[in-house]
Parts: sequence; structure tokens; C-alpha cells
Amino acid sequence: MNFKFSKWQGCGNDFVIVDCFKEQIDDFSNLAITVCDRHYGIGADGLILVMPSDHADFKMRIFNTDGSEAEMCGNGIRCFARYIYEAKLTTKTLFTVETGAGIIKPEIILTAENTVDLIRVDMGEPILAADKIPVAGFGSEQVIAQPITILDKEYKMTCVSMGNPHCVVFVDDIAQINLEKVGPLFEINEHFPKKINTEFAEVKDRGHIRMRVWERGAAITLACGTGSCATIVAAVLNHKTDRNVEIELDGGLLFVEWTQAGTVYMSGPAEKVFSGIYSV
Ligand SMILES: N[C@@H](CCC[C@H](N)C(=O)O)C(=O)O
Repeated sequence: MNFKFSKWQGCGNDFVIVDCFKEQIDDFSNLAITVCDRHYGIGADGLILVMPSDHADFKMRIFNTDGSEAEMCGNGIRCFARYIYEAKLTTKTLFTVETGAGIIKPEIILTAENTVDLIRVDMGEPILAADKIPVAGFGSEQVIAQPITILDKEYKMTCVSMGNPHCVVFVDDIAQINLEKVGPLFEINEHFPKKINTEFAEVKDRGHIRMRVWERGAAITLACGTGSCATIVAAVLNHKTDRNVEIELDGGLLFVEWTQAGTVYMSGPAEKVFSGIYSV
């Protein structure tokens, strides 16, 4: 197998991007496991495929390190968007991307010198009905500050889908959370038929949250874009913050707004790390 790839990161959440307009690859799930391996592969939190779409300007598919396919990836779509723009697959700065979470709209924000500054993404509207997220046991109700017991400790979960499922837990002191221990137990808890991404969030003030994440299919990552969006939505639903919040992640900062009209916007960086040829 022989294909060109580039390696990208957004707030330290890193991805191998393969451009399927140019490269012929298959068995995406097994390829993700192989290339994402940090010892025997390229090393990444996910494999992202750039593809043609019948419904939008482009199509993105994202596979986790365990080979599972996710519906959406917030940090990934910023990397995807910058790749598209810099590879000159479009001259547009605002375009549409078909994902498993529907059509997502990234916008390249340029500096005065016309270099890429940030990527702002219209992430669409959050899904709050339990059966749509999905979260079992709550019918079609919203799941706001509901108890969940992990290792004999009760947490309060607020569940949100940004196309992919998230469980947000507000804590007083994030340093007290043993993410490696509790993260995998949330992921496979019986409440979550499609597993779950779990965000632990400490509200610093009404415009600032510190957040850490355990990702479904990828374990601890340095940042999660959809998780940041879910966290703001959960924070507003719990009356903890305003609608426009800076999220401090292990790997950097994201800026997220949940507008009164219902749309979530996420802004943040996307950087190329290196490119190469994968040849085995
Ligand atoms: N890191 C991503 C989310 C990637 C997918 C996630 N692990 C899932 O399975 O839903 C982000 O930045 O949103």
C-alpha cells in the first residue's frame, strides 16, 4: 500500500488526512487502527478522509484510533477545511461539508496578509432529546444534571449530541478527576447504546471553562471540538455561563458560541504538522 498523507492538529487533537480525490485506499477502519498507532504507525487521534459529495462541496469521514467511525469531529473539520483551502481544492473561504452529522459549514478566516488565521465553523444545532443522542432511560426528555454512578461515585451528567454523543459533567476541581480511570467506564456505561464522549468541565467564570475529555474510540485527547460545543450547550442549560465562552483545553483554546437562534459556532486553529508517503 502506498499513499500520500498529511498530518494535522487542532489544539493538539491530531489527525492523518488522506485526500481520496488523489489517493486510492480502502478498508478505512483497519487503516485507521494502523496509521493512528503512536508506536508502529504515523501516530494520530484519528484518520480523516477527504472525499467528493453529492450533497455538499466536499465530504469528510473520520475514523477513531480503535477503527470506529464517528459522525463528526470539530477539531478535525477545521484541519479538513484548511487542507481543502491550502490544497486549492476550492477558492471559496466558506464552503459546505457533508458529514455523518449533516452539512457542516467551515469558514477560513484570513489575516490582513491573506494567510490563514483561524477556522470558524457553523456546527449546526445541538440535539437534546435523549433518544436521539442516544441516552437510554430518559425517553425523548432532555438529560440535564441527571445522576450517573461510576465506581460508586455519583456524578451529574448533561447529555448533548453535536451529531456525535457527549456527556458533560461539571466539577468543582478538574485536577481531582482521574480521567484514565473513570473515562473508559463512562464510555461503556449502559446509558449509552452508542458509547459516549465524556467532558469534565470546571467553570472558571461566566465566559471561561476549563475542560478535559475522554473520547469514545480514542481515549484521552488534548482537545475535542464537538466536546467543547457540547460543553457550552450544557453550561447554558445549567445556567452556569453566558452563550459565548472560551474553552481552555489541555492542548489550546477554542471559542464557542451558542446563539439565541440555536446554532453553535466554534472558532480555533488548525495547523499542518508534516506530510509524507505511507508505504508498506
Ligand atoms: N476529537 C473530535 C471528536 C472525534 C470523534 C469522537 N471520538 C467520537 O467518536 O464521537 C472533535 O474534535 O470533535
